Amino acid sequence: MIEIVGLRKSFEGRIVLDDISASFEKGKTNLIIGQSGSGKTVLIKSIVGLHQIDDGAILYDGRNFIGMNSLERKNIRKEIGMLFQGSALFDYMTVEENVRFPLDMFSNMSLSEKDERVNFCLKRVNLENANQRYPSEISGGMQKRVAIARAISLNPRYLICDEPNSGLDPRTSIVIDELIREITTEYDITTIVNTHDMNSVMGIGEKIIFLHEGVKHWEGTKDEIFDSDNEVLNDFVFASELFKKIRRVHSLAKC
Ligand SMILES: Nc1ncnc2c1ncn2[C@@H]1O[C@H](COP(=O)(O)OP(=O)(O)OP(=O)(O)O)[C@@H](O)[C@H]1O
Repeated sequence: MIEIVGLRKSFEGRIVLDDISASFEKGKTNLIIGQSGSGKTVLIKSIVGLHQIDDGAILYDGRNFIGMNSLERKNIRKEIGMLFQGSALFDYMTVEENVRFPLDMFSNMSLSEKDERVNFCLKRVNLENANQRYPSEISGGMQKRVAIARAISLNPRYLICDEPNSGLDPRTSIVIDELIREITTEYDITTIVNTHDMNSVMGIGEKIIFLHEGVKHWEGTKDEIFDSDNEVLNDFVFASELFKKIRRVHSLAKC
């Protein structure tokens, strides 16, 4: 579990995250949603220590990241798998080398153990037979799968994903969402996904935190979203005609 308590972050005096408290549960896909500029990326960057926060606590299974020295922080970071926007693969490395990279950096595994782990992770994301290809030679969806394989290579306790579906078509987005959800359950990981994709919300939103202008406005599950009377949340979630229709069908089904 990752908990944040009273987290504040400002840039040059402008507050972008204001007193955020939330818990992200183990074995669940926890979503941070909100419109562009609401503070989602700043929040996940703060959680992993890429931003220094002004105030608050960040607890990784009870261990306060903020009070840690650099060695302790480094050890926590080894437990975090990161999936960045746009995959962030190394273009000059093959698929296999990309997945092996964290093992080379942070593990004491032998060469054969690394090979075994790389192949295991690539198999887990249904990407066999692509080991020797370069990122430019595979599709965007395959690149995301390589990035997921790399993110799980060190057997993380935590998986943090920034807009995992950016640049993907709706069908491929669902495949990636499902993969993230399956891996989360299978390995009992605490997963945080930052998204403004409503399909992801409805598909994998086991726990959802809604940010608006740097403030947490709502939290709940994908099912609870339909019954929420939070106007700011409803304006965001049910902005499109399609989702307005889905809500109408949902409320008719309840009658
Ligand atoms: N390094 C920075 N310096 C100054 N302001 C920043 C910095 N990073 C983010 N901000 C500001 O913080 C606010 C929140 O930005 P953030 O990137 O977290 O939004 P977001 O919800 O992730 O948006 P999007 O969905 O478009 O990625 C924005 O007003 C942004 O301009």
